[in-house]
Amino acid sequence: MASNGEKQSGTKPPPPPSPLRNSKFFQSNMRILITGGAGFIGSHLVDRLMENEKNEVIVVDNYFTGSKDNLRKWIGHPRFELIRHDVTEPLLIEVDQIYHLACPASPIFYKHNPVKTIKTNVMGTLNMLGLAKRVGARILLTSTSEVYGDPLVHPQPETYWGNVNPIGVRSCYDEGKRVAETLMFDYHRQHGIEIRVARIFNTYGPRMNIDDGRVVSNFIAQALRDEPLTVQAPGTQTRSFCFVSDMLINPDVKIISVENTPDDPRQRKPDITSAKELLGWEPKVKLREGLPLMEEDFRLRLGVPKK
Ligand SMILES: NC(=O)c1ccc[n+]([C@@H]2O[C@H](COP(=O)([O-])OP(=O)(O)OC[C@H]3O[C@@H](n4cnc5c(N)ncnc54)[C@H](O)[C@@H]3O)[C@@H](O)[C@H]2O)c1
Ligand SMILES: O=c1ccn([C@@H]2O[C@H](COP(=O)(O)OP(=O)(O)O[C@H]3OC[C@@H](O)[C@H](O)[C@H]3O)[C@@H](O)[C@H]2O)c(=O)[nH]1
Repeated sequence: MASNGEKQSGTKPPPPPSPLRNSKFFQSNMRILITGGAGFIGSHLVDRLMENEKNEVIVVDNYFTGSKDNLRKWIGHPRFELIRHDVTEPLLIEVDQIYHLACPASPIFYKHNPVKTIKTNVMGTLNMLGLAKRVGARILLTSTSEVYGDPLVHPQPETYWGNVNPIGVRSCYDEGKRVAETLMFDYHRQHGIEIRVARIFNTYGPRMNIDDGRVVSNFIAQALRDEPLTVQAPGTQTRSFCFVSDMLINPDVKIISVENTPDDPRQRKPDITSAKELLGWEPKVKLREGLPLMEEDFRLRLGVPKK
């Protein structure tokens, strides 16, 4: 009888969820997908979500910049699954929430294969939105301060549209993330998908790839390896943290000026008024507290004891 109905209407209704699935909903379990979960931020997010015993966490990652090592404490856990998968390919999986992080974040990595970076941002986000639409999942995109490009407004509020070079060497990431944001909002407007977009600013901490290439990890690793600190010219650029000379690893450390790449934002600082008012969010860990934690983690991994 159902098949007759299908033929007449031409559309096939989705199958009902399995009884087991229904019972899981009843217990308010959440099955959560994290793309890029083997990376720096993703693996910290996994730790956080796994703390709730009602969550099942599924990580998909192609290990371009991430590593299984970041997730070693969860491998084999009954509420955890790890899948090698590239988000530029479609993924069919039943989940309730999606945290879409997959994308290299460090400029040296995202510039390494710019076409792949764009594909990851555009096709990867399309695939994840398609999945969210199909299964009715809420989806969060980790966007970036780089959507503001080299900003002309300081500090940057969410309403600022940015100053981005569309054809430069950073565009694969900046414009890729801008398209990813557009896709998120279009899927929301057109298909009613529940979305979240977080524009993250330069984030540092333990477990960051030692050779990630970003300024905080570079300076800590260089100082621990007794190498000069590479300050990319002109050296007056700002980010939303203080300059790393605050760090007291080796007071005699040498500082050298090295060439920079084009379009490096000169000044960047978020206006967090809305985040404070709407989400009650503001950063708690001061750079002076955070850097020693990262130093400790890098010392352990590089085998450099404290003098
Ligand atoms: N760390 C920051 O300062 C920062 C700032 C702004 C935005 N973000 C965003 O947050 C997210 C995570 O950043 P992170 O610092 O943890 O970077 P990361 O490089 O440590 O993690 C990215 C993860 O995505 C995976 N990945 C990359 N391309 C993939 C693909 N095509 N398919 C599947 N997996 C893929 C990598 O292997 C890695 O595990 C990224 O989307 C990044 O753009 C980070
Ligand atoms: O060894 C280094 C590395 C970097 N730098 C400088 O430090 C500044 C910060 O550069 P980073 O490589 O840490 O990264 P950026 O802040 O430009 O962007 C990065 O972090 C913020 C996120 O929004 C982006 O996802 C990510 O690309 C730049 O001005 C860069 O020129 C150095 O002086 N020396």
